[in-house]
Amino acid sequence: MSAIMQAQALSRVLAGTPPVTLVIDVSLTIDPGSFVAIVGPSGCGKSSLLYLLGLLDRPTQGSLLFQGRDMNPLDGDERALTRLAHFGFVFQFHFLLPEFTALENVMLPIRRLGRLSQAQAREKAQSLLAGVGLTGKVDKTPNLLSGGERQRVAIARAIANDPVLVLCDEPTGNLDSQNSARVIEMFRALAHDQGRAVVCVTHDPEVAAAADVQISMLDGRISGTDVRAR
Ligand SMILES: Nc1ncnc2c1ncn2[C@@H]1O[C@H](COP(=O)(O)OP(=O)(O)OP(=O)(O)O)[C@@H](O)[C@H]1O
Repeated sequence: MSAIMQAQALSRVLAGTPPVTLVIDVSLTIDPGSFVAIVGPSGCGKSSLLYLLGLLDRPTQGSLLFQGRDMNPLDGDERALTRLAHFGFVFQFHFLLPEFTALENVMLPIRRLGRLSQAQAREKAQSLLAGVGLTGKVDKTPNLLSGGERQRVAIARAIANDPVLVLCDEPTGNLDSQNSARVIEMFRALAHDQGRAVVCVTHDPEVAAAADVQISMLDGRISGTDVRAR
């Protein structure tokens, strides 16, 4: 089984006087089928690390291999295409486009990648929304959906292009316990049943407890890695 992502001595320092160190010397491996939680106190660098892993930011030192390929030499367009084709993102805020229906929101990344026709994209988006229990809500705009429903649309959108890696930042932060449990179950299924890797930055103990691997951070570094039996 080859790793999806390998970070080797990754650091991110913001230039300035004084410089601000966000991430220091982080090495980790993310395997297919694993559900990883990144935990630690506020300000320890969790989101900064997630942005590096998601190619939303560039390291100042170290390397990042995605499916064995060094990501450092890629230009902005190549990084954007890698994100679109291979990664899915779920944030605390859903970032759905308000003027579009749930179905249209899920169709957007599929159409942007350009591998499916409009009709195929529609069919796929319908099936993804059915998979997250929203069959009857596909034509609703986000303002007509509950918080939990919006986050489920965001998850359907995140997996629209069949990403091998799903990166989440506080995905349950705005949800009640019932909706959180549902979202956690979806992430487990994405990892364990579908073989994707799911990486969640979280303060939610339920998300951390559900993960197979818990990576703890402190002051920009990894302070511990806890691997649990499934
Ligand atoms: N652009 C920036 N300029 C200056 N400081 C920054 C910048 N981005 C992040 N930081 C600082 O870097 C540190 C790490 O931030 P980061 O958001 O990664 O932490 P976090 O562990 O995700 O925190 P939280 O759990 O509160 O979301 C924090 O002290 C933050 O204030």
